[in-house]
Amino acid sequence: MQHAVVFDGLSKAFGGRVAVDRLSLQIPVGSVYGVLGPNGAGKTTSMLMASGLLRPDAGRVQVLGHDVWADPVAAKALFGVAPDGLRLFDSLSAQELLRFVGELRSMPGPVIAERAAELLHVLGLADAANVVVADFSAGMTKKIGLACAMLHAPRVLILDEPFESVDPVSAQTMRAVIARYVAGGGTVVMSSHVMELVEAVCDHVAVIVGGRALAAGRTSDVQGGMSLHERFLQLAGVGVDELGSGLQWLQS
Ligand SMILES: Nc1ncnc2c1ncn2[C@@H]1O[C@H](COP(=O)(O)OP(=O)(O)OP(=O)(O)O)[C@@H](O)[C@H]1O
Repeated sequence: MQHAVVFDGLSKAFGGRVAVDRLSLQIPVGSVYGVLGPNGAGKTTSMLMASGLLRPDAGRVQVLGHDVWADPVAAKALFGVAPDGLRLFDSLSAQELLRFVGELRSMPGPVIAERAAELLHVLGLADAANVVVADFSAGMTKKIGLACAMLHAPRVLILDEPFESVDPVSAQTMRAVIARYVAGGGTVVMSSHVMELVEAVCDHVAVIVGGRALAAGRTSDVQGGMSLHERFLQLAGVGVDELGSGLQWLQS
């Protein structure tokens, strides 16, 4: 099986504290691969390393056979990335931002204009085309981030928390856009906390805890007959039991 993205022993520590610990994942071509994990598990750190935005301490990432750090120009032409929390050039309007991103990718002006109009339309941002991105809501910002990542029709999309702050109608639209993208041969790697969406959208998942993959593979195999939510709680080892007899002072 050909892999679209391979994480090979990726590691990263911040000030001696390990965030990602020898993480290896193999993401099949044409899959929608969900990366799950509790807060602080190392999802964002992994996505940043995979997309060439944060240098790993050890390990490699390959996108369609190109090493993201050793061969960045070839690798970066093949994927689009929508990082979580990194600022866009938000003093531009949505339309200007897409033009800027397209020009960075050396795309011809008419192609940028046509794709930008179509993406803004399908993502429900057409009315905001001339609004400065700094004035966007959190959900609108997620959507313009997705549009920027898709504009050059990459073969792989790396999306960090694409559904965070996105309303259910917009989430449905984004799901349809992602499904269309995958039907056309694309591959998606995304982190998410929204278990129902991951279960509905992702054919493969990895559950990361403490920077290590505790389970990875086809979603149904990882689930092992449980809901993804139950399986996630089991692997992440978190539960209301941890409250014990604490927080007594909250009782009125
Ligand atoms: N720039 C940084 N400097 C220091 N520590 C960092 C930095 N970035 C991440 N960390 C630490 O690395 C660990 C993993 O963080 P990361 O953001 O990758 O987790 P996450 O799984 O994306 O969490 P969340 O679901 O809360 O977004 C955490 O302990 C975090 O505090």
